[in-house]
Amino acid sequence: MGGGPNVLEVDGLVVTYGRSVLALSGVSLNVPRGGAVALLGANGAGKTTLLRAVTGLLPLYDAEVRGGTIRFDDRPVIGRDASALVRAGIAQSLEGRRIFPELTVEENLRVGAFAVRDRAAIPARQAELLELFPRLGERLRQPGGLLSGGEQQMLAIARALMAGPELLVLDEPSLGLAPLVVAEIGAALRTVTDRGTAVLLVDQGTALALGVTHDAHLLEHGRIVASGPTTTLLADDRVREAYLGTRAGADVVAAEAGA
Ligand SMILES: Nc1ncnc2c1ncn2[C@@H]1O[C@H](COP(=O)(O)OP(=O)(O)OP(=O)(O)O)[C@@H](O)[C@H]1O
Repeated sequence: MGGGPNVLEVDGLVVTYGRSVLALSGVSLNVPRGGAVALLGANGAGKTTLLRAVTGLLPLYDAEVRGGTIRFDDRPVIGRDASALVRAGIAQSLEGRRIFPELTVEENLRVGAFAVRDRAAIPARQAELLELFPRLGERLRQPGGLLSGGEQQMLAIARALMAGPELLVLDEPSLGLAPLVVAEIGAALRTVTDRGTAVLLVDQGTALALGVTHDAHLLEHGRIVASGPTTTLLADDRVREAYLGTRAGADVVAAEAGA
């Protein structure tokens, strides 16, 4: 493990798709060790692209880094593939709820531990995650495809955590889920950060960003246009307009911040 204050440092990142579509043009941000940071922005702002860059997935999308650096644990990220980055300590749940529907819940969890060198530690880690997500414990022997949408999202997050990461990267974990389920996921993620795992979160809903992260950045057309404490940023008029689009959205933020 490196010794700096940040587990992740992104500096001046430029990314294009198909050599010409500029998706990120000079993005810089840090995630402190054990910290939790949200990336906000409208559709197409570049949030998913940044997460793909951090997790080594750009080549799958015919995208490439044209400038800047990413460092994880004080080591370069660019050029390392996704599984090497999982082994290094970056776990991700990016593609919605892509669990394996025919595999049981337990088998799905074991898949997440593919890169764990200390195999003897896996049962204890699984037990810890089942405490964090008790609903999964009740369904351990059932196929993942039979779980509800919220339970599948919990399984996707738990599977990523089986790798014992230093950084957990999440794309839209609350998408399409009921507020109560989102609250459950938020509580689990707070425990995760309390135990020292850093989180980089993209989410269109405000509840998880407010409940889990301390700092946030607003992306617009591939650039960061505002940064600050999540509560401050989500109370900002410009952010409301860019991110939520409506006055009604601002009222939602106010209600969630006060809750
Ligand atoms: N596979 C791809 N091929 C070409 N262009 C892409 C691809 N994926 C994303 N882009 C482009 O890159 C830019 C940033 O997209 P990205 O998906 O990162 O934004 P986002 O903020 O995550 O938005 P959303 O919430 O809609 O996913 C957009 O202009 C988008 O059209």
